[in-house]
Amino acid sequence: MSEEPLLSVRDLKKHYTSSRGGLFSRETTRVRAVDGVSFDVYPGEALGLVGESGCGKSTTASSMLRLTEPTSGEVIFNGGGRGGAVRNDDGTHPNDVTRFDRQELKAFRRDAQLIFQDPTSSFDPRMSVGASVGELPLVHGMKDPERRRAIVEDLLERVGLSAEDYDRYPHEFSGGEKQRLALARALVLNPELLVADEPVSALDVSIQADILALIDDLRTAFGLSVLFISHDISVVRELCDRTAVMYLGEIVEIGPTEAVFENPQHPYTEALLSAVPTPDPRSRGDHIQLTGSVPSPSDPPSGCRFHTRCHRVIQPEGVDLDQSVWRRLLDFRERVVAGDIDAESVRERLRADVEAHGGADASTERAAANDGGEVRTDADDAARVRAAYDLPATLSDPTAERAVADAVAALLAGEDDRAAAGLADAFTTPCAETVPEFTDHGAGHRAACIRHRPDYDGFDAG
Ligand SMILES: Nc1ncnc2c1ncn2[C@@H]1O[C@H](COP(=O)(O)OP(=O)(O)OP(=O)(O)O)[C@@H](O)[C@H]1O
Repeated sequence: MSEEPLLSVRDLKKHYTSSRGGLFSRETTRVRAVDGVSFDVYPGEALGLVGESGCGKSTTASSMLRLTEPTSGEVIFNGGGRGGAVRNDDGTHPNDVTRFDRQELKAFRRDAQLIFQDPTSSFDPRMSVGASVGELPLVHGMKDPERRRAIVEDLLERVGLSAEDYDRYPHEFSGGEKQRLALARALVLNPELLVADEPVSALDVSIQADILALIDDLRTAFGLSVLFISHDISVVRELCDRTAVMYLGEIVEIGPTEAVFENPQHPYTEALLSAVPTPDPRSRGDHIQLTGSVPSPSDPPSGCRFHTRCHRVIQPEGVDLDQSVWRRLLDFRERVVAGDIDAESVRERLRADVEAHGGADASTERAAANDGGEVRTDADDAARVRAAYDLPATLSDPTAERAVADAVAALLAGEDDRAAAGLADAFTTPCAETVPEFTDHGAGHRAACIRHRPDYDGFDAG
């Protein structure tokens, strides 16, 4: 797109500092809620921002609107008659919201409006909804009450309510109607940008589609740009021209919605899409099961942040295992290194397994052996541990096999550190070492996955 964006967000970061051990603790952690996101919103377009809960979508919106102060980055807003501005000699930009003074911020807040998930909390229960919607024009200097009333009544009708609703109170409206009221209030100052943060998530499924259709109609009628935030990728598909996918504080893929949905270039996007139920009988419906838990934004994984859960995580030079086995090995490694799997937990699993299968524990079996009974060997124990942790009985790759066998033996011998060190050494992935850069996939479709680097095999999303 060659036209000037209405909004350009560049390398935006918001890190929260919180104390680890309570109010009086000196130990602090830095939560990298938003960690360097960049995107543009063009005039009249709807851009979707999608990702799991906690990935930083709301923080992106609130930092961008300066409802919370961003840690760093630029937010260039070319609306409000500010278009065509060029950078100052010192490199700063006159339209950078992060540098706006009070007056500029007031004007920006008129031009960029926010609606969010729960409209109830944003209406004063003691005020008629007409007065609530008309409050902003009053604050911005529209003194004539009749004119204000006429504008509000017109807006109420445009959002699917009626002029007579003006004198009613918030409790008289349903959730969907309150979201319509929130839209009326957001639009009363004729903004250029609407940020809609999960606007339908709290609503009954039966009315979600109506509200989405309304946002779409209003976008056209008011010539609005919309930044639409949702954890639900199928809702984004309904409404948005372009889609940005966010994971753990970063955007990992962005592009025209059709391209992102039809030809996802990042494994995380693929996984999100695979979770969407489809009525299409031709669809293979392969659900990608993401392993591992979502890492904390206070201690994000090195390299590609998604590598700890990625089903396409790269195998190092010389290793050629079945991809699902490779994923399981890395999961095992992660858990042993993190101390989640240690000698004690292994013994516990072993005991549970022996009991479940009607066997005796090792000491009784060994006693039985002295009486000429059947003996349970270390090899049996190792096999049980491998099965308990979803590891194959043997691996085709001899080096990998040796590393797993050694680690299991070390765990059985109570040597947790040796197990962890051996696995950490043996199983490495380039994805943990290299921060992926964005690669271009045509028509503004970009993704940050190191599989797209020319020195790695191509990525087949199919
Ligand atoms: N005030 C705060 N102090 C510390 N951490 C915060 C604060 N606000 C948000 N976070 C953390 O920042 C991360 C991003 O939160 P954010 O609400 O932006 O995510 P989200 O994608 O919008 O998720 P959700 O849809 O659940 O709101 C989370 O780990 C959250 O716990």
